[in-house]
Amino acid sequence: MTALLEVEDLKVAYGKIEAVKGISFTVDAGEIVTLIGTNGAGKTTTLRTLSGLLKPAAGRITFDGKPLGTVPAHKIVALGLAHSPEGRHIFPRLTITENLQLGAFLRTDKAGIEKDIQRAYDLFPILGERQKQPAGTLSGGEQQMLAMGRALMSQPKLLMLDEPSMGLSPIMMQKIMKTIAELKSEGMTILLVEQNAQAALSLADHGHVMEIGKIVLSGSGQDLLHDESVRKAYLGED
Ligand SMILES: Nc1ncnc2c1ncn2[C@@H]1O[C@H](COP(=O)(O)OP(=O)(O)OP(=O)(O)O)[C@@H](O)[C@H]1O
Repeated sequence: MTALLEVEDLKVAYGKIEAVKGISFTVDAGEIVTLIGTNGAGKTTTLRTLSGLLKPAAGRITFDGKPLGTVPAHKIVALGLAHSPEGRHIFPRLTITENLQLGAFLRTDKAGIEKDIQRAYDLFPILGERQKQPAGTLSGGEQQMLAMGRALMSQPKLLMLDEPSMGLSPIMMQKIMKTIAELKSEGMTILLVEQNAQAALSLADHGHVMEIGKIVLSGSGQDLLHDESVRKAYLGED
């Protein structure tokens, strides 16, 4: 089986600073793959490159059989790759419904869009309860739910989530992680970037540990969760 996403020897630089120094990994349809690692490891840069916001300096990205390297961001969404960015970037003055509609900007099937908005409300009932309110009134965790719901509105084949648990209370974090597991059980493919290694590895089929622009360790989520070096460096164990 060919992978849904294949990243080969990807390098990305900001001017002279090489933030991603030649990484390779794949994501198969239906699996959760996670990138973990400390601040500045290059995880966000990787996702931003996959979604077309940054151009690779070298390497190959193949998504659903097509090369992505120079495809612009809006066309990448159309190909089926959606990105829920770090820091959420919702539109605070627009209502929750309007934020969700924006996620469907490439679609013209009104009935389908309406159905998917209802599905976002089923997935995150709080969004349905407050659908007419400005999104800026939502709590941090609820805004994260909206960002995920909005990314799903493009009907992606691959959903990329950047730090969905950042700044959330433990209860809110559990809710978000539960929803990620639910999406996977419905067949969604997910590339998850997380600082919370415990939560991410518990959910993931495969994980990659990034340090200063490189992948230094790869394995199944469970193997990495029990790896001594990962436990010391990322799970706070002595
Ligand atoms: N716009 C930018 N201009 C210059 N350097 C940048 C820029 N964005 C990120 N970097 C640098 O690139 C490196 C990788 O950053 P990146 O944000 O991808 O890491 P990360 O693993 O996602 O960490 P974090 O969790 O803190 O976002 C860091 O050294 C960072 O300072």
